[in-house]
Amino acid sequence: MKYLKMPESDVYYNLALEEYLFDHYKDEDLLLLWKNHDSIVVGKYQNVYQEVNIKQVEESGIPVARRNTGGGTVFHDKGNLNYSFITDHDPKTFSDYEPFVEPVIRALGSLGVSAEKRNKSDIAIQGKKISGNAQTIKGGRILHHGTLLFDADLESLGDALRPGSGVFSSKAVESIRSQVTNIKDYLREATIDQLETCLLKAYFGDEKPQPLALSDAELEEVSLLREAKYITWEWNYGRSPEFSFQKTGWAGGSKVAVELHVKKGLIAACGICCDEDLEQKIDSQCAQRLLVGIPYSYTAVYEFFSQTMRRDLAAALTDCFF
Ligand SMILES: Nc1ncnc2c1ncn2[C@@H]1O[C@H](COP(=O)(O)OC(=O)CCCC[C@@H]2CCSS2)[C@@H](O)[C@H]1O
Repeated sequence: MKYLKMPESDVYYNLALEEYLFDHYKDEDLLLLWKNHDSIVVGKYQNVYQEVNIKQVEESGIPVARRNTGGGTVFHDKGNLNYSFITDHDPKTFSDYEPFVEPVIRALGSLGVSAEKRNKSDIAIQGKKISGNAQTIKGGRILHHGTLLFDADLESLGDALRPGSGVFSSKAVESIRSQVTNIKDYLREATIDQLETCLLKAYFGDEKPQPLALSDAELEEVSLLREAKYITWEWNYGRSPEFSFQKTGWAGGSKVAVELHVKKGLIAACGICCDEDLEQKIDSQCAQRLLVGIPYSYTAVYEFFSQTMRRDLAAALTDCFF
């Protein structure tokens, strides 16, 4: 049994490292502990557009990353500790979260915090969620990972998980939104480092945890995986299951109704309906045609409209698309 405190804070790198270890370390049980800079992590089968506030994440530059496990969307920052268990998978315990969640609850208990497992995959304190968990199984091995909200900035990151007001229709997995809280609020005094130490103790018991060291060649492979998969728009946005979107909004004093069909993150069909005044300024027939094929991104749609109209009108119209 070995452990690794992942040294980087880049969400794309850390997801690549986790996948690399899951795929290549077949004979060892591993515990990884890791934190990311502000970021949003969506589940493998989710529609990112349905889960995050696209305008906000594009404007603020918060990275959005798709992971390799199912489940919903969570936010990460330096106050959120992630753990990953990589071990053999016992087919009798398919989708059993208990053996992985139990040491985490014990670690919290050793700090004096009483937490409990809730539903299939959450850990909560007094009914408020502090941890979300997800799993994937491959070749007789299991990767189980989870979050721990220690002292995360719940408010500002929570905003990024509130999409605009349009109506989506898709087969994507939807997040189960919960009230969240920080573990720190239930402690008189403790740091996130102490929480890490308690987790190692709960998992390894009296056995001395052995640190895992990766070679330069392995680290190079991780960087390549980050570039080839985790950082790409095709993986993070383009993997969203196809969906339809409808929204009614206002631009230049006119009511606008937008209908979109999006496939692989690209606009595949577009309908814009507005009254005569606005129609003269935007030529909706032409816009509908030209928008097909462009990435469904706030920046791309805004740039499209701002080529032919005033910036404030372009911004208002773009708002009707998200
Ligand atoms: N960091 C964090 N921890 C716990 N709960 C969170 C967090 N961020 C948001 N939320 C709440 O969970 C729901 C989504 O819950 P839902 O149950 O839909 O999804 C999950 O929990 C997925 C957990 C994935 C864990 C991985 C481990 C390493 S990489 S990410 C969201 O709407 C918020 O209400």
